[in-house]
Amino acid sequence: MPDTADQLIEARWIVPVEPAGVTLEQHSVALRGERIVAVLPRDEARRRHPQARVTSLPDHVLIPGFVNLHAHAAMALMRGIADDLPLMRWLQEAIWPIEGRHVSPAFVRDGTLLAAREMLRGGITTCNDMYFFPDAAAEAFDHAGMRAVLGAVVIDFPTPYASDADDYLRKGLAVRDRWRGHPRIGFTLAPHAPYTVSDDPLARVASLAAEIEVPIHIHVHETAQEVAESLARHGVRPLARLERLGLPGANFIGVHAVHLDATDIDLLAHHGCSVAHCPTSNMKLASGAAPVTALLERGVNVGLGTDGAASNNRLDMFTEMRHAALLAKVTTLDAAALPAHTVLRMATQGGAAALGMADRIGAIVPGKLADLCAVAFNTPETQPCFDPVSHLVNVAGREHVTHVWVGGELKLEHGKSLLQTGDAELLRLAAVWQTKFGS
Ligand SMILES: CSC[C@H]1O[C@@H](n2cnc3c(O)ncnc32)[C@H](O)[C@@H]1O
Ligand SMILES: [Zn+2]
Repeated sequence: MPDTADQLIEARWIVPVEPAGVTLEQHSVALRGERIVAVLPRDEARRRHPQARVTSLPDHVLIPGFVNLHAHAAMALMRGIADDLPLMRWLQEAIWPIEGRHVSPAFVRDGTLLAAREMLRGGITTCNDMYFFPDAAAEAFDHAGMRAVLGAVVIDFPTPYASDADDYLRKGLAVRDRWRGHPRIGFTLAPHAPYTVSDDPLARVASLAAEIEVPIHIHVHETAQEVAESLARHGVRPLARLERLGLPGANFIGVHAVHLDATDIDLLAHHGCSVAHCPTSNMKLASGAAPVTALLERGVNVGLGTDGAASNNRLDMFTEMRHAALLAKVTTLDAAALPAHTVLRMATQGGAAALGMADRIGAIVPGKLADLCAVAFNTPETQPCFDPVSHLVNVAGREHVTHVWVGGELKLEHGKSLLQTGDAELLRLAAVWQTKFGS
């Protein structure tokens, strides 16, 4: 039988995200291998699939795994190293000097493993990453059994990873070739930002991305200073300059997109771009608040990202959802702005669509991969529960996540990590790097 299930996950509530706004009660998700084969009433599922292994989640809501649409995973090792600075001082006075001294394949592998553990604990099953030594990051994500999209980074200045734009691109493409065909690892081209990458490499990124059919992942319009400096240096706003160079398109993921005027929003909508909204990072670095409601009204696809742990300082999509909802309400003075279903859609399907992966992940739909997250509402602080989707955004935290599956494989069970690398080893690695930063 083509739809025979080998696994049933039955839950008090299932929020499939697609179709939008639906909450199913006492249903099951039937899996065969890595894929979802059906979503059906619990009793019918047991009748139809008597041989399937059953996971029973009687007080839980089952949702698609979160898609973290923007991260620098390895920066988990720099959590809290430079608080209370605005973006450019944070980068120039603190972060870039530390990266210049310390980033290496070992740093990226260890940091990404620590981040993957944290992300899986909070129900994040896919991470869109941008960092040096993406080969080492891919190894760590693969080891953790997570889905990840690695950026082939480009930046004008030399770092321990590469010497110039040509070198960054050559190395990035070699990493892509090495991981091509891997079931859980994908690639983007990731020029750091308009203010750190000059016209020639940006134009090469545009043509290369079209040629090899990968997304473009770039920080853009993060601060007012970035926009003002672009006007002074190039005579146009950053997005207009990128448009001149051919970057915006349906494969374009603009990260932050805080300082947008009507022409910028038109441009993003016109080209079918996506935005990675990172509300916590934007608040912490005092960058501002992205006009998410206006973007959504114009049909721009928006996903949510944590950014790195040095500007957040958590890799936690529950916090991002809550901050996104509250920030939208306070900036528009409209209590109806960004309701919970919209925020959950951004954190799952929005990210999947931005990455060109909406056919595989981001919703609990037959045919898609079984990347799933179960959240328990059986504690006093989660009771009573009138609406589980409201609870996910306004009440729950990652501590309420009990089970996480990536491609049908359990990665977290009853809140316990199933990672091959144990927590004691991760704590040891974090301590080793912390000591190195001090010297
Ligand atoms: C080229 S690897 C990524 C590069 O980006 C830096 N970074 C981290 N967070 C941000 C941010 O919010 N805006 C701009 N740049 C950021 C990170 O430290 C790496 O150097
Ligand atoms: Zn970033």
